[in-house]
Amino acid sequence: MQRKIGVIGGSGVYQMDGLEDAAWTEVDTPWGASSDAILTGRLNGVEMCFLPRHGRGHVHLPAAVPFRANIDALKRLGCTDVVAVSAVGSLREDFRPGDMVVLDQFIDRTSGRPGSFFGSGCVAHVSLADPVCARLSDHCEAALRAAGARVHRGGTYLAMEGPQFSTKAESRMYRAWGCDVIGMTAMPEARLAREAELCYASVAMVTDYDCWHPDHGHVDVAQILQVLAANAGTAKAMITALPALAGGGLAPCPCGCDRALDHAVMTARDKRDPALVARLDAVAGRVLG
Ligand SMILES: CSC[C@H]1O[C@H](OP(=O)(O)O)[C@H](O)[C@@H]1O
Ligand SMILES: Nc1ncnc2[nH]cnc12
Repeated sequence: MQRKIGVIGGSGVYQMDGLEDAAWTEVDTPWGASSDAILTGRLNGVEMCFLPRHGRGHVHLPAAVPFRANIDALKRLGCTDVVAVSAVGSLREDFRPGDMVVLDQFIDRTSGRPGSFFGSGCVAHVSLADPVCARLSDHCEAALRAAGARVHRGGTYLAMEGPQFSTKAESRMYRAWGCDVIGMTAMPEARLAREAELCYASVAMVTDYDCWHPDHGHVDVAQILQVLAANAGTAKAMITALPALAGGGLAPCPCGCDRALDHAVMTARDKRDPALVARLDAVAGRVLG
């Protein structure tokens, strides 16, 4: 058995080129429809799945992205690894527009988004202390460096609710909290990927300085699109390099991502809600089955 790599494309990344036997596939999930159909195929001999987070044509607001359906669908298609690509604002001087950040921490300021696959009738608590897979992040870093990108390894992402951008007071507060970048979508995506026992890495492209920087104008969509267009090749080159780096055999994940549920489920077998357990077939069937 080989690894299968999922890619979630963020703002500006709605397509994946170069797949052999490429086909857009609709996946039924117990959590509703995913953001769009999923593009499946092979790249350099490795099975890949690509899902545009906001849908082709950018139709979903950040808060309305069907995060559970997206993660379930990728797991259901057999992905072992998921690389998420996002556009972010920078909260520090030395993270410049066009730079790439291989994230390692998140602070969640979103509200009201369904944030777990589990619930009454099947309660589970996974660790999020290290919310990304270090091995997959290594591969992303190597792929970005090979593509000639300016790369920062490690960074804390502030997930805001949006869709409006931040006020200056919020932006300054997030800087004081030690956050490095800001966006609207990495949460609850990262939480759900952990519950689904996926190796998950999060790669952010800096598009702006949000609104805190005295020497730069306030962020707007035109500026973000311009930076995304100018640097589109970087994300594409990273994705193209991933199969050779991350597409090996199915050895256990050294970080334990693939065993996240080993000691997580609290609800006694005889108290579990059969309907919820059935919905969890793809995500948690390994431990509930
Ligand atoms: C394009 S402006 C803000 C929008 O871009 C980011 O999306 P993604 O994380 O999917 O790349 C940000 O989170 C907002 O959703
Ligand atoms: N400044 C910003 N705030 C929130 N999301 C973003 N995505 C890109 N830039 C952003």
